[in-house]
Amino acid sequence: MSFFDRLSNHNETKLLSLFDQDAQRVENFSVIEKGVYFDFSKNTLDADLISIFKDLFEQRNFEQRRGDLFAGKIVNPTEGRAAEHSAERGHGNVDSVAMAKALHLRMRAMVEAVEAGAFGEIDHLLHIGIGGSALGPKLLMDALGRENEGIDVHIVSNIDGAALQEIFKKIDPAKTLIAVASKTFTTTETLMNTQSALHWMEQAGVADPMGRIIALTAAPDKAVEWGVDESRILPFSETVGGRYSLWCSIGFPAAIGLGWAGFEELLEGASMMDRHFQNAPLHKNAPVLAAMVDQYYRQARGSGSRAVFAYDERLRLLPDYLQQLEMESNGKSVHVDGTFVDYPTAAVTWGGVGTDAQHAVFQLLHQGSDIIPVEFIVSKTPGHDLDAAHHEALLNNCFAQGAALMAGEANEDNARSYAGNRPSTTILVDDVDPFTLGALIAYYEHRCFANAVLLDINPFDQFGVELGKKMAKAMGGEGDVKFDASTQKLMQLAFDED
Ligand SMILES: O=P(O)(O)OC[C@H]1O[C@](O)(CO)[C@@H](O)[C@@H]1O
Repeated sequence: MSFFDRLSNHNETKLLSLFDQDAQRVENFSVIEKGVYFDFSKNTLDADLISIFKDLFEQRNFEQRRGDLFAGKIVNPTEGRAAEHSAERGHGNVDSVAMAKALHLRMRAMVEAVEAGAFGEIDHLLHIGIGGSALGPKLLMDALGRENEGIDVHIVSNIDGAALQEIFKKIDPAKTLIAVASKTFTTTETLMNTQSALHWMEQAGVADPMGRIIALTAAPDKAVEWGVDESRILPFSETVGGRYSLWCSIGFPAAIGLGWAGFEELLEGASMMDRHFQNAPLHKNAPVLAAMVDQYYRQARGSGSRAVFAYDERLRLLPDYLQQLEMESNGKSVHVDGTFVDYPTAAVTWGGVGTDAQHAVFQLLHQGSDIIPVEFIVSKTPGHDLDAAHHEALLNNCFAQGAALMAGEANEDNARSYAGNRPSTTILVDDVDPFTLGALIAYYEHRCFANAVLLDINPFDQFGVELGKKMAKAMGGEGDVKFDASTQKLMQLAFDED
């Protein structure tokens, strides 16, 4: 019987009844690894579904594919590349791990040089990058860099000049270092913002603004062409994908902001998760179980989105980060062999921060017509030293939401009744520290990979972003594209003087 036949023959039991049927359900459907506890028990997983998904993993050659990923083999066939983010954490092909270590040493030397005053007195690091070259550093700094008393880090991505101008108002050009983060060193937004930042420094009378640039890139030759001195380039391997790149030199602002020791702890946390993903049996493997939940709700229940709520201000940028990771990785419509897929692929990832989101979007989660699997992330330790009542209330709210989504509540008045049986996963971490955040991010990366294996798609390319770039260039005069009437009218209204 095919996977889909088995899935449609599967009798879904109500979530609460699953707990009645199995006194060990919580233990059976949870995973704990060094300060990170994953509770999958409030999802419709049972022994039968686990066995259906295990068979699909086997049919998709999961073990071979996971082995290829860690061995640095080509797992991104459309671009003929390996995907070696794990090598940055010490797991992978021996040569790639050695190369990653050597490049980390180079990065560390640069961090120490900045700290030792090699660039004069530096108070600010202006990091310019977009997508994977910004979202990871932003998340890390927002989560972990709040107490940072050294160099302050500002990250700018948008080509809308308002973003850069806002930062210019806050920082002193004479005490600023610019990190230009771009894997390809061709991205329009990043290069235009860098030009404007150089211009801003020149106008302020800073001597040799170009000498204040550090390039973080997998295309060092392009950075040199652009005028960056080779000694100020921190390269990384082309086999590290943009959205998987915070572990290499793209993480430079975090290494500056948190110090080298903090950056290494981040890598250690991810390394712990790499080991877990490689070694834990499938029914106790957190990224694998999460992918089973994702695909159960996507394929069997038609859930078009999944929602992530960080019940912790420090993780408020996690949904933004995950949107790129998950949607750019698995928002595809072709199989690994190039033929079209005839089932839904990645759901939309969205989310926010609790408790705010409860007062804004949770209505739909509780009573809307769609089943949206929810993920809660919460920390045992607060990120502040105000009265403990704040943290107690935060945790109570988080746990209450998961319980309410599942239990529901009947009422004679339909408008006031909650159907319940709505799934959620809760991740409880000991604290939001570099080790734990490293482990969490690596968990999401491997979950993406496990989903891609189940879907039989390539998670490591992103051709879907290219057409829009080409058309924007054509509008700017580089290229010949005939635009539709609606677009022409918009251009005319926006650009014509009268
Ligand atoms: O690091 P780069 O090469 O500037 O690319 C930035 C981002 O742009 C994308 O290529 C999408 O346009 C992402 O995959 C990438 O993270």
